[in-house]
Amino acid sequence: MHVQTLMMEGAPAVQLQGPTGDTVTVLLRGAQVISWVDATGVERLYRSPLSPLDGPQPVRGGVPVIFPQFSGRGPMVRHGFARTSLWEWLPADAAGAEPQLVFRMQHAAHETPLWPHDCACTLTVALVPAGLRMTLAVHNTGNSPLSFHAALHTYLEVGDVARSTLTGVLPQGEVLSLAEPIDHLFESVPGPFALRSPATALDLVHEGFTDAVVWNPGPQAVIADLPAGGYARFLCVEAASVGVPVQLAPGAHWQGSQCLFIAT
Ligand SMILES: O=P(O)(O)OC[C@H]1O[C@@H](O)[C@H](O)[C@@H](O)[C@@H]1O
Repeated sequence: MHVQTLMMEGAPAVQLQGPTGDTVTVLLRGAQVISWVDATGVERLYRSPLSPLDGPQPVRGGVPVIFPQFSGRGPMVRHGFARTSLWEWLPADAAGAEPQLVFRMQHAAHETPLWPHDCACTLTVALVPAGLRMTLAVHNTGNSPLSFHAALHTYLEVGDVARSTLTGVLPQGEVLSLAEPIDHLFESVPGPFALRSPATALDLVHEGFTDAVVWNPGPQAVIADLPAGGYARFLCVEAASVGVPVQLAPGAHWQGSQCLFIAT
């Protein structure tokens, strides 16, 4: 087990190596998991080579934390402020059976006039046997109720999205083909989901989150920080609470997690 801080292309990051040699790397900006390399040395997350890690734009790849607003569903900056905020790395158990890293972001009401709430968020990133678990927790530290969307916007490396399938988001075990572009919120889907693609086989399990967003822009979309053909390499399967925003009374806590398990 090994933890180190590092500069990754000019961006401060923390890297954790697990007992089997698997490694996860997290940027302090956004507490964004930017790499998850499994025990055989295979990178499981996609990251665009055209997206700088040192800001100021959101990083396209890994696992951006979406909070407190999903996409353009509200008056705030797209996908909320968490993904571009600086998070603090907290001491945590990096030596147990499930070594982990913990990051915290505190938000004060005056910082965001469009979302004037006090809250504290933590993201816990754990290397579990043949998997990665990410847990987002929100504590309402203010005196008024708050309402938010949250998602873990996971960019999975698939090799060729058109030859990928996802089971578990459609009813009755129907298999979702990813041969066409997709941007869809699947509401109230308990999972698990099975992703099968030329580059990966993953089982995705979520708790606390109610929904899943599946996104791939397809070949026609022009996205400045994505190279030509880049769309084919990834599929976003996002554990999300979007359809019905989470409501938190003063002092209350919420948490949602997403686990990525390597299927054998
Ligand atoms: O370009 P952004 O802000 O990172 O968003 C990427 C995509 O994120 C997805 O979650 C949304 O459903 C898409 O509509 C959006 O295009």
